[in-house]
Amino acid sequence: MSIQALLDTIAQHVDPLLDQGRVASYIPALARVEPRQFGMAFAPIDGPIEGTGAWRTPFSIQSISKVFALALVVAGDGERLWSRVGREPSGSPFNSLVQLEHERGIPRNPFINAGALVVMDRLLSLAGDAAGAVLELLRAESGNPAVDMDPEVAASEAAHGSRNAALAHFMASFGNLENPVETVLDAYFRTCALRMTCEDLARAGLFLARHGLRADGSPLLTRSEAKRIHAVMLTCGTYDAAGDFAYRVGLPVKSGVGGGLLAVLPGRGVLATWAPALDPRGNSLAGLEALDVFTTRTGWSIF
Ligand SMILES: NC(=O)CC[C@H](N)C(=O)O
Repeated sequence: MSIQALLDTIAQHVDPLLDQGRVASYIPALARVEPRQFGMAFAPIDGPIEGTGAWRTPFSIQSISKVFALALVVAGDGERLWSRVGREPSGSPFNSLVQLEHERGIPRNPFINAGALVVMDRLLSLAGDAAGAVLELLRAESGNPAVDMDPEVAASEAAHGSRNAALAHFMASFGNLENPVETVLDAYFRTCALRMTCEDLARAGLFLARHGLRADGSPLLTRSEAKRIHAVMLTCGTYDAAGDFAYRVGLPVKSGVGGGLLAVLPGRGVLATWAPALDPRGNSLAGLEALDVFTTRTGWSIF
């Protein structure tokens, strides 16, 4: 079966799941998204991208942006980040506060919100405009200069951001932020508010599948740094569901509460899915099923 036919089959297969789960409701701009939508794209490292369904519809990428921010900090700083952020799965929800107190302000990994705040903090020190640096990377790698932030989502994130503000203040109290809390939160909220399509996202992730090489052939990451980011995605990219994703999909994946998933097939390509209804752990329900079917049918997993 061709990849295009497989993608179309998957879109039909997941259709009944689109009524299950719930769209994120913590901000109005996400709460009003129509749940019956599904898109999926596959970008191979050496051929044309293919997609199905709503693969060209922009959505809020939310925490998927955390992979790109992490890549920029690893590119700039190498191993230094790991004295301020762990790299173990958290086994708790993405916005949990409790672990932080036990672990004295050192977040368990860079993909839970606390860890991503530390990554943004470091990117502010390295790049000045951290959200702008992530946006620039996404535009360059996707080849789409129209990729942008949704100002309504950014404002809503800030207006409903008490939990993230609590995480940031708590870490600041342990001396784990270099920049003012408000500056870090602003960069974090704007990065969560990036809007992209499955097509943009799959292309933008290709530097990971190319073991660190950017679209123009220049290195962003070394091969070993790319491997390490894949490892952190596999173990932490979907929060307390990382075990289930590894079991069912067998690829490094990063999720966002906008319903997107980015999955890397190292050396082969990138899959992006979007289905806004989430399971109770905040990951796209139909997206997980779609990735499961794709890797099961093709046999393309890292295992
Ligand atoms: N998992 C996510 O996508 C969470 C992002 C969301 N904006 C938050 O900070 O809570």
